[in-house]
Amino acid sequence: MRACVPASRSDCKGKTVGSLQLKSIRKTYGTHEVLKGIDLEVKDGEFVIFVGPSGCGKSTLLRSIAGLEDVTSGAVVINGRDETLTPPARRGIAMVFQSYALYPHLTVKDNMGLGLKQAGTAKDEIEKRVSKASGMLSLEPYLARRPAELSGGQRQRVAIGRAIVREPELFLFDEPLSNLDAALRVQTRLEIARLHRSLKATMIYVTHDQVEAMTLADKIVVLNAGAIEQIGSPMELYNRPANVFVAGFIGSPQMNFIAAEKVGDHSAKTIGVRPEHMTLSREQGSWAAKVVHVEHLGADTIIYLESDQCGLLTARLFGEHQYEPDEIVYATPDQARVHRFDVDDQAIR
Ligand SMILES: Nc1ncnc2c1ncn2[C@@H]1O[C@H](COP(=O)(O)OP(=O)(O)OP(=O)(O)O)[C@@H](O)[C@H]1O
Repeated sequence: MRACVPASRSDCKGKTVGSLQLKSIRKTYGTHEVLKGIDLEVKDGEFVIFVGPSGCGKSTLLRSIAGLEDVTSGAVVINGRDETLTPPARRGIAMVFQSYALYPHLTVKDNMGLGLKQAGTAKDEIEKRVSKASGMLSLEPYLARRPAELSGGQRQRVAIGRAIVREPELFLFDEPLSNLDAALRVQTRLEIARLHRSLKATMIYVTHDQVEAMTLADKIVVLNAGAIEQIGSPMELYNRPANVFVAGFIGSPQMNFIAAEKVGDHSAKTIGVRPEHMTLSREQGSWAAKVVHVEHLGADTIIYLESDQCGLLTARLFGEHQYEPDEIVYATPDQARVHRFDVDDQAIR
């Protein structure tokens, strides 16, 4: 019996495999160190999302995985192969950009098949893969159209289809939904989730959108100033943030931070309470505060408060609540869900 040697893009059962290891990735532009030694392990089939404030290095990291940026030092290992010096086209990755990057003079069908054609794939194989991907993305009615004749959402589906037909080891997405309007973002987000389930492919995705990160990711990587603050599942990051940065970054509205000594807690520097873990009462409670502003969102009410003891506070109450600006209320945190942080801003467990 012949030993099974995995081909570049498939394991022995013919399934595309896609693990990734980043080893001490550093990237500098001149004297500016944009990535400060990133170590990351992505398993086959995982959906990993990079989040972080603008300029923290998310796109640079994604582009370094793709080979569109040369790293200053460190290694990019795909399926056990060191691909640090491999040109982008030979890394076994496909990238979907915010700007779609479609060829305007080609039809949808030709846009989707172009990469395969350039790689010398047989015509009937291209037909087969384009037909399968267009079926998955409901693009069959548009195959003869050019990009200018499509909506933004349809163009992004073509860009995703172009990635699918290549059967890459890794799918990389750079803010793919940010040019779409709110309703289309939700619809396309659901499609990407469904695709991930059916393809069981490894996907790495950059976004600014917390809802995208929380709903799509198996694993979120929180970046800050070129370094990883925490890696975890969405609920781990929400329930057990490692530090003040992650606690403040994940969750909307943002977690309330209160100087611990102001509320009589001398074993922590800061305490954190998520707005949804606070109750309000007109009669009694932990912290007196004045209502500053009320936002009625339909399902929720967001109430902004000013407290002499705690500073600015935000409460998020389920349903509709009639509080008026300038009235005095009492805010009470759910003690079981209070987060505590030490002098180095690290979570106290
Ligand atoms: N070609 C370049 N030359 C010099 N500096 C660059 C270059 N590309 C990116 N940078 C800098 O590297 C840093 C990280 O940029 P990057 O685009 O990776 O951030 P980001 O987290 O993706 O930001 P955003 O969320 O705003 O897209 C920024 O300070 C940026 O100005």
